[in-house]
Amino acid sequence: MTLIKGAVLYGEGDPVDILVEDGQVAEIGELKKKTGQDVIDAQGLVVLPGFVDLHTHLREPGREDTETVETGSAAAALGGYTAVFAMANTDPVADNPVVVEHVWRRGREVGLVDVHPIGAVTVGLKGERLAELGAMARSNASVRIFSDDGMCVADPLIMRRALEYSRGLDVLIAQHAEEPRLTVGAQAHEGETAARLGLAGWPAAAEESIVARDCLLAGHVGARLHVCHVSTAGTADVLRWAKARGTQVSAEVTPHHLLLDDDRLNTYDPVNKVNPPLRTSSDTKSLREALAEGVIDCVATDHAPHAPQDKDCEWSAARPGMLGLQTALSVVIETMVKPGLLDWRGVARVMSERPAEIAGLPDHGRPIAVGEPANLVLVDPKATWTVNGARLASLAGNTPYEGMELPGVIKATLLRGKVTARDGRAVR
Ligand SMILES: NC(=O)N[C@@H](CC(=O)O)C(=O)O
Ligand SMILES: [Zn+2]
Ligand SMILES: [Zn+2]
Repeated sequence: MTLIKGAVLYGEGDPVDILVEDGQVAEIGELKKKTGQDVIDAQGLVVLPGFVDLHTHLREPGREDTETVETGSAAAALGGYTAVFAMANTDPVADNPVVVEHVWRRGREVGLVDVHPIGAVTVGLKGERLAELGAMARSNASVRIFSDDGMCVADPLIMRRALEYSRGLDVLIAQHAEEPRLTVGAQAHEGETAARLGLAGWPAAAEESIVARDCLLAGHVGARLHVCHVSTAGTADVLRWAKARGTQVSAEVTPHHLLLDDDRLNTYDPVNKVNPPLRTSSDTKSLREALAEGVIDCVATDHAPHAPQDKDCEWSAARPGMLGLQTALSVVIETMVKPGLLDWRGVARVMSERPAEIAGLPDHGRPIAVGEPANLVLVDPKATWTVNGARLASLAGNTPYEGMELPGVIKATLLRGKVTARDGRAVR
C-alpha cells in the first residue's frame, strides 16, 4: 500500500492524495495515512500516467557490454517509463520465438518495466524473406509490433506482404523509413552544414519517399502502419496528407529531433551522429508543431546505447545512435511545454496514452482514476538537473545532452503499484 500525498493530477487543479492498493488506484481525494502505508510526499509534483516507449534498443542479446534488459529497464524506470518496446536489431536478431521469448522473460525477471520485444519483419533484417511473424505473435512474448529498425524494409513487395500479414495477425509494422539507394555512405543531413563539413549527405527525400510509398501501400491493403523517428518537415506534410485521406498511419518523433539540429555537427563529435540524422532548425520547429497538432502521434526515445570504441572515433567510423530514456521527459518539457505547445495533458497523450493505444496495451496509458492500474510517474516540474552520462543507468554513456541543465525531475515511478524508481534510484 502506498499513499501519494498532495500530487496534482495532470498538473490541473488542487493537489490530491492517491491511495494505491493491489496494483490499482484505490482512492483519490483527501486521505489520512493509515498504519502500514508507505507515504510518498508529492507536494508540488505533477502525476502522469507511466510513459510508454515504442522504440528502445536494449542490446540484449549480443551487445551486453552496452546495455542489457536489466540496465535498460533501470534507465526506463528512472525516465518515468512503465512499458518499453525493445527493437529487434540484436545479435542474434529477434526474428524468431526463441529470441523474443528470451527478451520478454528477462524483462519479467527484472520487473522494473514491462518489456515488450519487437520482432523483425524479415529474416536477419536482410529485407529478403519475411520472418515468422505469426510464430512470434503466438509465442509467450505475444509480439505485437514488428520492425527491421536500423534497416528499412526497402523492397516494396516485401513491405506490401508484411502489411498484408500484419492485418491478418492484428499486429503493427513499424518502418525505419530510409530509401537505401539514396543514403549510400550518408553521414549527415544533406544540406549546407554537411556540404561545409565535407560529409556525405542523407537527403530528406530518402525518408519522405518511403513514408509516402508505405502510406499508399498501407491504404491499398487496408493495414495499419507506424513510422519510426520522423525527422523532416516534409515527412510531417506526407503524414498530414495520408491521415486526411483516411490512411491508418501513426508516427513517432524522438526527443533529439525535437531539440537538436545539424549545427551541432561543427565539432565533428560523433555523439551527435544518429540515424536519421539531426536535421535543420526549421525541421525541429515543424516537428514540434506536428506533434502538438497530432499529425505526429507520440514521442519515442530511439534509445541507442553504444560502446566508447564505437563512438569515440572519427565521424565516419562511429555508429549512429544516442541514449534517450532518462532525458526524454526533460527534452519534451524544454521543447513542447515551455514554449506552450503542450500542457501536461498533452505530455500524457504523447508519452503515454497514444503510444499505449498504438501498441494495443490495455493497462498502460490509462486515465488516473479509481480502479485503474497504478502505472504512474511523479514529476517535479520546477526542478532542473544537469545531465552526466557516466551517472545514467545505461551501461553506455553516449548522451548528446552531456553537461546540459534540463527542466523536470522524475521523483518516482510506479508499475502496477510497485515503486520502480524513487529519488533517482531504480528500486528492484
Ligand atoms: N537510431 C540510430 O542511430 N541507431 C539505431 C538504429 C535505428 O534506430 O535506426 C541503433 O540500433 O543504434
Ligand atoms: Zn531506425
Ligand atoms: Zn532505433
